[in-house]
Amino acid sequence: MVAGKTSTSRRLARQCGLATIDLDAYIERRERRAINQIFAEQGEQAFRDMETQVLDEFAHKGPMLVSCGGGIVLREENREILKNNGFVVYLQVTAEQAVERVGDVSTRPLFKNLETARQTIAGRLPMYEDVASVSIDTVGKSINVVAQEIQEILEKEGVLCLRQG
Ligand SMILES: Nc1ncnc2c1ncn2[C@@H]1O[C@H](COP(=O)(O)OP(=O)(O)O)[C@@H](O)[C@H]1O
Ligand SMILES: O=C(O)C1=C[C@@H](OP(=O)(O)O)[C@@H](O)[C@H](O)C1
Ligand SMILES: [Mg+2]
Repeated sequence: MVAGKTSTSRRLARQCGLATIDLDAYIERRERRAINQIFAEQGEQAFRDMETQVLDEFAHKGPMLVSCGGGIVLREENREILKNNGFVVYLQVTAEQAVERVGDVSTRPLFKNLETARQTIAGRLPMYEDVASVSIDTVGKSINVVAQEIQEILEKEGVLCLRQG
């Protein structure tokens, strides 16, 4: 949450000319309601079911940049989909930096305060480490800098090959 996944993938897609999808935005469009509304009306598990379904859908759609919600790693099924189908970039953030960035918390049903952010990050860490092909520390870096760093890694790893000139 608030690591910059949505904004950084948008930037990276633009600078590299990649197809991209943000799973949360896709769910919101499909459901015609906001994530916090889905949580309020049907609960977290209903949202998690939708999340697994759209992850599976896009995992098999050919090469594209998929931006996930931070809770995607909670289900083992999702972790297997990620590991088997993707090159996974884990954007690391501290709770302190997340609180500084967060802005309007009403759109983020699970974001409460510094202490819960700390607990969430610590609790999920082993799951992020399990799925990550590469980890990038985003603290103190702008969206542009993080996007550039990801591009360089993807090129180095042979995941992305951009034509010169
Ligand atoms: N590297 C960054 N530096 C400063 N602000 C950032 C950075 N990445 C994201 N933000 C800001 O933090 C907020 C959350 O970003 P977002 O892309 O929605 O994160 P996520 O999808 O991981 O929850 C947005 O207001 C965004 O502009
Ligand atoms: O961490 C989480 O459990 C969640 C993160 C959100 O996405 P971002 O990580 O893009 O904020 C969104 O999927 C939902 O509110 C649940
Ligand atoms: Mg997001």
